[in-house]
Amino acid sequence: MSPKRKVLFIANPISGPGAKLKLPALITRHLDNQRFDWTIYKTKQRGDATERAQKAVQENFDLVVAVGGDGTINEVAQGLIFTTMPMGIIPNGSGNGLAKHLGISDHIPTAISQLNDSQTTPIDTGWFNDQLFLNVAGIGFDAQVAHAFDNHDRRGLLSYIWLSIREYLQFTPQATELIVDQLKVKTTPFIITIANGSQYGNNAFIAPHASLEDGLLNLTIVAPLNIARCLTFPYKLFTKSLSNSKHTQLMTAKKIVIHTSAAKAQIDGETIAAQATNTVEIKPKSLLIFAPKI
Ligand SMILES: Nc1ncnc2c1ncn2[C@@H]1O[C@H](COP(=O)(O)OP(=O)(O)OP(=O)(O)O)[C@@H](O)[C@H]1O
Repeated sequence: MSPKRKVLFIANPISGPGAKLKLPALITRHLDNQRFDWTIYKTKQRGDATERAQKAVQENFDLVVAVGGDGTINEVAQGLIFTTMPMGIIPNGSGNGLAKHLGISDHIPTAISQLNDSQTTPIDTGWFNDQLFLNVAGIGFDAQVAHAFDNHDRRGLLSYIWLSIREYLQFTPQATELIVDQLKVKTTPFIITIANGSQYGNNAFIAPHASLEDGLLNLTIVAPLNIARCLTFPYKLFTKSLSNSKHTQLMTAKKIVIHTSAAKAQIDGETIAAQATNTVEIKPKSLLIFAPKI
């Protein structure tokens, strides 16, 4: 029999919309204990997950599993990027966009059992002004909603819907110029999203054709919404049909430069400051992911 794989779970104890996770009991029950030896580390503060993941690379673990929302997954990935240590994911956030793209269940016991039958695959990573994103970065309305969400005390899909309506009423589009590889694009958009994965989370497909393995960024530019399009845009987003919208431009590129007066951006759902000039790049196959077959 081959030796057991040593797994470190890095879990954010404050993430997730619901009741606190009973992780040890769930892992004991659903992970194949004949094949995996495991230990759990609970993060103590922001940034902690990156440090713990970096240390795990020096120790004799075979796999690190991030347990939390997209913020925690991003932090664990920062510690593992460009190494040979694969990252598994147990999604416990509000949107779980990357996990959904990878076919990892939102149901935590199922996501743990999926580890028994996963494989290691290299994926691309996105970089927004040298900050790592795995799933989606954006400027415009999505950054405004991410900022409102950061300052909101409730998590979950309903909070997203409520904040989206509230922020829509206050949103002002900003003039923006992009250089998409060599092509210049001028726009005053509702949303500019630069995607590596295909969805924000909750099956909201902002970049319906995005692949994590194609070495390309997927750019989605959504024009400002009038009242009628407030209904058709979410419909197209959730039915993966944004490519049928004449108000939405979809492009791919290796490098995108964004000149904007917007103050905020979001990367993997966390708000950061946008600069006057922002450079977004892709690093092909730079992170090993342990996930169900994609
Ligand atoms: N022990 C901790 N105390 C406070 N904050 C923490 C702790 N551990 C991690 N964090 C921070 O919590 C933030 C939110 O984490 P995460 O995105 O995983 O959960 P979430 O906000 O519930 O998920 P989602 O954004 O999908 O709703 C991250 O920025 C992370 O750095």
